[in-house]
Amino acid sequence: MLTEFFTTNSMDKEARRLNLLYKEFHKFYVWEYKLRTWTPRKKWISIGRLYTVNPMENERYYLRVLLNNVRSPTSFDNLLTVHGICCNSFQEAAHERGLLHNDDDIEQTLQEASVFKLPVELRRLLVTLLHHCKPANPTLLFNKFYDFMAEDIVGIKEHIHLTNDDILHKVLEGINDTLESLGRDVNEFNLVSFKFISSQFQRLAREIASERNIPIPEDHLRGIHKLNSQQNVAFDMIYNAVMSNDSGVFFIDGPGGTGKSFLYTVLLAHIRLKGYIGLIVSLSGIASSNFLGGQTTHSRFKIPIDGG
Ligand SMILES: Nc1ncnc2c1ncn2[C@@H]1O[C@H](COP(=O)(O)OP(=O)(O)OP(=O)(O)O)[C@@H](O)[C@H]1O
Repeated sequence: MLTEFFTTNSMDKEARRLNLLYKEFHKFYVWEYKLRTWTPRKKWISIGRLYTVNPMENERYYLRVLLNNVRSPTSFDNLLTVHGICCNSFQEAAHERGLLHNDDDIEQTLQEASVFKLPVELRRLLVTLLHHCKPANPTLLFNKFYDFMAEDIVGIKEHIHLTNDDILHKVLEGINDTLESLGRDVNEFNLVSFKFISSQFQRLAREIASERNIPIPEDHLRGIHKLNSQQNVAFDMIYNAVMSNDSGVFFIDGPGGTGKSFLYTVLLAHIRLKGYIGLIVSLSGIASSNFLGGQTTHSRFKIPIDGG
């Protein structure tokens, strides 16, 4: 539908004259499902709307911003082109068109922090701001405060032979580490013009270390003595399958408040005690936050959020 909207804008004189936004197009044109094309509307009134997109979806979000503001676009490249220059991303194009708020508050926060915060703290602060405040131009912020964020890496004696590229990589690595703990990735923010690749081995080692560092509370371990007979049956079955390296799928069901979460907590503690990694995922953030190390399925497995 969208690409046909572009085509109609470039081929159809009337569409060009009307000079419409995508959301207004429905008023004047009808989508012909069979022909997969737009034809001029002859009757009825229709109101169009664009799917809501969460800012966390990045490029999809900025594409929506552009479609809501740019009239009669003829292609994706046309949307990306501002003052004759083709931008690298929809975010950059939206920014160049002045459609995003500016980052004055965020910049001021970083400015103040750069005076008294350690570089590592500044890197973490940038992550917090990237994750929660969705700055309009992260690249600009990164470049502006890069020297402060890199100070500790530049200053360490054993790093004396590091090239500028090595230092940049280390700064990005530090930012990416923190972002990963929030289920994000440094490449989402286009801080640099290339794709940052963290070494697979380091990433794996970090993920394993962070799982192994999840505390195992005493009372979770002691819970094994409290399990009722049905919980005990489930515990033995699952625990033995894990210990004997057998694969298996287990489904635990029961009315609310009958001890399913209690069982998971005890199981998880005993499996982690043996040095195994137990990943807890759920579809909702609230459910996953009931367990130590719990994450949403989307965040853990980097599943894209499909709003379509
Ligand atoms: N064997 C047990 N010994 C002591 N307390 C238990 C036991 N099993 C469950 N509980 C307690 O009962 C309450 C309800 O248990 P839990 O939250 O595990 O139920 P649930 O089946 O997961 O509920 P829901 O489906 O509503 O999430 C909790 O306070 C839990 O600590």
